[in-house]
Amino acid sequence: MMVLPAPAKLNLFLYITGRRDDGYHSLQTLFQFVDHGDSLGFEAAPDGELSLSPALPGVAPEQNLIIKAARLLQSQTGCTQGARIHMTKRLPMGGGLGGGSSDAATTLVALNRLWQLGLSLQQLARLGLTLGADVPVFIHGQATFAEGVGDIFTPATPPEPWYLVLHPGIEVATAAIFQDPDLPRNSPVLSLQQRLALPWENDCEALVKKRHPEVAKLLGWLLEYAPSRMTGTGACIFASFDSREQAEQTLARAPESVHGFVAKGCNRSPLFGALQQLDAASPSSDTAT
Ligand SMILES: C[C@](O)(CO)[C@H](O)COP(=O)(O)OP(=O)(O)OC[C@H]1O[C@@H](n2ccc(N)nc2=O)[C@H](O)[C@@H]1O
Ligand SMILES: Nc1ncnc2c1ncn2[C@@H]1O[C@H](COP(=O)(O)OP(=O)(O)OP(=O)(O)O)[C@@H](O)[C@H]1O
Repeated sequence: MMVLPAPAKLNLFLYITGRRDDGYHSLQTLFQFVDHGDSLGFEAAPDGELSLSPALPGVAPEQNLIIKAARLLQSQTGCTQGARIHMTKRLPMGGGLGGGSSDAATTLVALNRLWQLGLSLQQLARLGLTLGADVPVFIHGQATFAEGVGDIFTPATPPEPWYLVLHPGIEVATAAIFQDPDLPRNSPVLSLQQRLALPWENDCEALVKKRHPEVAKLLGWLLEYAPSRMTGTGACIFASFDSREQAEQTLARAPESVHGFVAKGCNRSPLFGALQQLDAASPSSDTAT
C-alpha cells in the first residue's frame, strides 16, 4: 500500500482586498504547511472501482473530496483503473486547516503515480482547483504568498517555528463567513515585502469571534502565552513558539475540553518528503514533476 501524508496548512496572515462580481473574494494570504495531518493509503483495484474506508461521519462517500478527486482524474484521463483508499482522519473538519483540500491534493498526486498517468503538477493543480480553492497550494507543496482569489502564487520562506493549534470545538462554514455583510473587504493590496514587515493578521478573525464566542474565548486564553491568530476562516487558532517543549507545555495547560496538537511549520510540504522516500525505494516509478 502507498501511504502518503495530507498535511494541514496555516494561513499565517489573511487579508481580504475586494470582492469580484462572481462573489469570490480577492485575498492576500501566506500559506505554510505543518508536519501534522491526515494520512491516506492507496492500493490499485480492478475495473475502475473506487472505495474509501472508513467513511467520514456526515459526508456521503460521493461527496468526499477524496472520491471526487479520484473520479475527476479518471474522467479527465479516461483511466479505467480503480483504487482502494484508506483514510486516517486527524484534522478537524471546517477547522481552517484545509483538511479536505489536502486530502484531495494527496489523492490526485498519489493516483497519478499509482495509475502511471504522467500528469505534471501544473496539470494536477488545475484539476484540483475545481475541487477547492486551496488544492493547488497543497499540490505545489511550497509555502506560498497567494493573491487573486488565491490562485496567483509567489513562493515564500517564512520562519518555521513550532505551533500549538487549538480547535474550539465548533465548525465554521467558509461560505457563510464570505457572505456576511460585516466581513471587512478593503485591506490594501501590498507587496509581499510590505506584508511580511507589518504585523500579521487575519481579516476574518473579528467576525468569526463575534459569530462564535467559543473562538473569542479560546483566542483570549492562548494570547496570554504567545502571539496567536486564527487560520483561514476558522475555527482553529494557532500560536507560535521557539521550541516544541514550550508549545507542549501550553497545550498541557489548555482547558480540558479543548483539542489541539503541536506541529512544526514546514515551507516544503511533508507530502513531497514522503514521495522522495518512495522514489528512493523504487527509482523507476512514475513521478509527476
Ligand atoms: C479562505 C481560505 O480558507 C484560505 O485558505 C480558503 O481559500 C477557502 O478554501 P475552501 O474552504 O476550500 O473554499 P472553497 O470550497 O473553494 O470555497 C468556499 C466558499 O468560500 C467563498 N470564497 C472562497 C475563496 C475565495 N477566494 N473567495 C470566496 O468568496 C465562496 O463563497 C465559496 O463558495
Ligand atoms: N476528505 C474530506 N475531509 C474533510 N472534509 C471533507 C472531505 N471531503 C468532503 N469534506 C467536506 O468539506 C468540508 C470542509 O472541510 P475542510 O476540513 O476542508 O475545512 P477547512 O479546514 O475549513 O478548509 P479551509 O481551510 O480550506 O476552509 C467539510 O465540512 C466536509 O463536509
